[in-house]
Amino acid sequence: MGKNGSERRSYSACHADYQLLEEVGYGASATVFRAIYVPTNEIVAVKCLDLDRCNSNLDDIRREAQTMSLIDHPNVVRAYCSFVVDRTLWVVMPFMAEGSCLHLMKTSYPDGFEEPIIGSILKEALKALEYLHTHGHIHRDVKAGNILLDSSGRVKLGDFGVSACMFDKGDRQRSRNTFVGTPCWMAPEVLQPGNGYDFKADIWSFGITALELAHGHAPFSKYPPMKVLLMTLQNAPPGLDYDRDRRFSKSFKEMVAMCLAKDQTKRPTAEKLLKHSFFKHAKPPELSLKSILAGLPPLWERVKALQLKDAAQLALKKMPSAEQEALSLSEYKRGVSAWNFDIDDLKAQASMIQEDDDPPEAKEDEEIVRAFVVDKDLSSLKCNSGKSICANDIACREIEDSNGKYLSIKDETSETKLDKPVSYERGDGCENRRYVDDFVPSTSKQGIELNHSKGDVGKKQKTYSSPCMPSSNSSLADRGRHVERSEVETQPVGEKYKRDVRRTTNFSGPLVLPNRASANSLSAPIRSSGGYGDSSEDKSKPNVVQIKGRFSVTSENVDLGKVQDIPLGTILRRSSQASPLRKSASVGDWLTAKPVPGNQHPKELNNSSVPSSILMPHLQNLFQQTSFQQDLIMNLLNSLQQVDVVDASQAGMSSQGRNADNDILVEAATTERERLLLIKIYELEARMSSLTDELTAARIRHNQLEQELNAVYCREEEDRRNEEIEET
Ligand SMILES: Nc1ncnc2c1ncn2[C@@H]1O[C@H](COP(=O)(O)OP(=O)(O)OP(=O)(O)O)[C@@H](O)[C@H]1O
Repeated sequence: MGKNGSERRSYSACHADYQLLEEVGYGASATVFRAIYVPTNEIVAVKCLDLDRCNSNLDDIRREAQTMSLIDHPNVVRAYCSFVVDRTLWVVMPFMAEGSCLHLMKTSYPDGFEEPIIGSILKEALKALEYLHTHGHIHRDVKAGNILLDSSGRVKLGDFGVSACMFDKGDRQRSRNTFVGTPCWMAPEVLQPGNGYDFKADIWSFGITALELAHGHAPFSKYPPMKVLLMTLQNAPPGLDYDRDRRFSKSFKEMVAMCLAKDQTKRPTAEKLLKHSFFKHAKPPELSLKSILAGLPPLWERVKALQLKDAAQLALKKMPSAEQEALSLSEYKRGVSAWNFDIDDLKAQASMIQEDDDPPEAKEDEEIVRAFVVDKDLSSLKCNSGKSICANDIACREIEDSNGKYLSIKDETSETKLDKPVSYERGDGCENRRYVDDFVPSTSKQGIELNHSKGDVGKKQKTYSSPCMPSSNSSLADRGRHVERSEVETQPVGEKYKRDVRRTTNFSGPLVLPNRASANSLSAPIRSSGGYGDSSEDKSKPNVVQIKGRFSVTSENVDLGKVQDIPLGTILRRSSQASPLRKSASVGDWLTAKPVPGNQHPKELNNSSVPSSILMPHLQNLFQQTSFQQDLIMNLLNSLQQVDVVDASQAGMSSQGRNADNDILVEAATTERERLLLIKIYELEARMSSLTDELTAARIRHNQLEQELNAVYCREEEDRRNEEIEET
C-alpha cells in the first residue's frame, strides 16, 4: 500500500506485457497511449519518450526512475514503472480517461471553465504542488495540459517523474540552439540572469494556469516565443481584468495576482495559498466536474478529432508562411511546450502580430474551422477495426471509418468530398459545443481524403507543408519531420513510437526549413561553417548549455578559429550595427554575461573556505543561465538582422528574379549572420580582455600606491622614532 492508501501493485518492465491501444496524447517530448497491462488486464497509460532527444545516460535515468516511483500522492500521476525499449523510454502510469484540462477546453470549453470548476481543479493541483515542494521537488511544467482528469473527475498533476527528471539532466531540445520550456507559463526569474529560481517558479506557472483555465488559453499565447519571453520580463504581470473578467470573484482575482507577483519572494508557498479564501469553498472535483465530463466521447476520439482539426487548419493555409502561422497558433493553443528559436519560424510567427494591437482573441482557428464541412462523423472513427495493436504487432494502423474506408491527409492532388458535419451528442442530450467545429475544409485542395482502397495505405506519404519542403534535398530525418500525420497513423504503432516519438508530437512542417540537413539542425544560427551544415555534421553532439530543469538551451560550438581572421575594424563597425539589442535593459545586461575563462574574480575562485561541492553547482547554474541569455541575444540579433536583409531584398527586386536571388540572399544572410555572431562573440571577448587589462593595470597601480604609502609611513615612523630619541 502507498502512503495515501493506494495499492502499490508491481508492474513488469517487459514491453511485451503492454498492449498499446490508441494514442491519447502527444506533447513536446512524448506520445501517450492507452494500453492494456496484459498480466492483469488493467488499463494503463504508456508514455513513450524518445531517448535520442535527451542527454542523460541510462543509469541516471534508471536511478531517477527509482526515486520517482516513490512519489505517492493522490494528486500526482505516479510512474508505476519505466523501462527502455530500443531508444525509447516507456513510462507506465495510471490511465487518466478524461485527458488533460487543455484537451477538455479545446474540445468543449474554448472560452474556459466557470469559476467553481476552476476552483475545484486548481485546489487539487495545488495540493500536488504542496506535496512536491515539501518533498524538495519543483514540477517545472505546470499548465492545463498537465492537469489530468480521470473518469470519476479526480484531478492529478501529470508529467512529473521520470520524464521530468530525465529532462532535468538532459534537455528537451529537438535541435541545437533550441530553447526548450513553456514560455507562456515561465516565471520571470527563470528567464532572468543571475538569481536562479526555486519552487516559486511553479507558483507563477500555477497562476498562469489559473488564467488559462479561466480564458481557455494562457496569456500571451498568441505571441511568438521571443515576444512572450520579453513580455514576461518587461510587462506588468498578467491577471484577471476587473472589467473584462467580471464573471470572476474578487478572491479568484486576488489569488491569481498573488501567484503572479514578479518578485518570487512575494509569491505565497503552495501551503499558504491553499489557505486562501478562494480555495476554502472549492468542492471536491468528483462532484463539481461531473457535469462537464458527462457524455463526452472517448478520449482517443477527442484526440483524433483535435489532430484532424489541426491538420485541416494546416491544409487551409497554402503559403509556407501561412502554414507557419497556423501551426504556431495551434501549437501554442495546444500547449505544446517545445519550440525553437528558428529565425524564420519566429519571423513567420511575428508576421501575424501587430505590435500595438490588442492580443487577438483565441478564436481565430475556431473561425477558420467553422467554414469546414466533413464527410465522416469523426465519432465513428476507430483504430484498425477496433483491434488493439501490440508493440510487436506489425499490422498496419489505419484510421478507418465504419465502411472500411480510411481517412488520410492528402496533399494538393485530392478532391475533397466532405459534406456532413461532425457533432457529438452529450449524454444529457445537449450537443457538444465544440465537436461541430472539428471539420475539414471543403474548399481546400489539401484536406482529408476518403480513400476507398486499403491497398494505398502507406503509399501516400505526403507532407503537410509541401510548399516549403525541398523534398529532394532534405535528409530522411528532415522528411520524417514533415511527413503528414496520416502517414504516421498508417505506420505500425510499434514502429511509430520506437522510431520517432517526437514526430507525432510535432507535425509542424513550418518549424522546419528547407536546406536543413536534419531535424537536429532546425535552428542553428550559431554555426561555425557556412550555411546549414550537412547531416553528418548535424549528428555531432551539440554543446549542451543547460538551465536546470526543463528550461534548457543548447548551443553549438563556435569555431573561434574563424574569428581570428576578422579584422578588428570590422568588429567595431559591426558592433555598432548590433546595438539595437542594447535597447532592452534586461537583454543589454546579458550581453556582458559571457564568462571568459581566466577572467573569473580571483577572490571568489580562491576562496578556499567555501567547499567546491557547494560552489560548483552555483557556478554551473550561473554559467548555464549566462549561456542561455547569450543564445537568446544572438537569436534576437539574428532575427533583427535577417529581417533587415530580407526587407532590403524585397524592396529592390523584381518578382521574376526574386526566387533565385532570394536563395542567394538567404545564403548570404546566413553566412553574414554567422559572421556577425562570431564578431559579436569576439567583441565581447575583446571587451572582457581589455577590461582584464585595465583591471591588471589598476591592480599594479594599486600595489605601487600601497608601496609608496608604506614608504611614507615608514619614513614617518622613522622620523617619529628619531624625534623621540632626540627628546630623550
Ligand atoms: N496518464 C495519462 N492518461 C491519459 N492521458 C495522458 C496521460 N499522461 C499524459 N496524457 C496526455 O498526453 C498529453 C501529453 O503528455 P505529456 O504532457 O506528459 O507529454 P509531454 O511530451 O511531456 O508534453 P509537454 O512537454 O508538452 O508537457 C497530455 O497533455 C495528456 O493529454
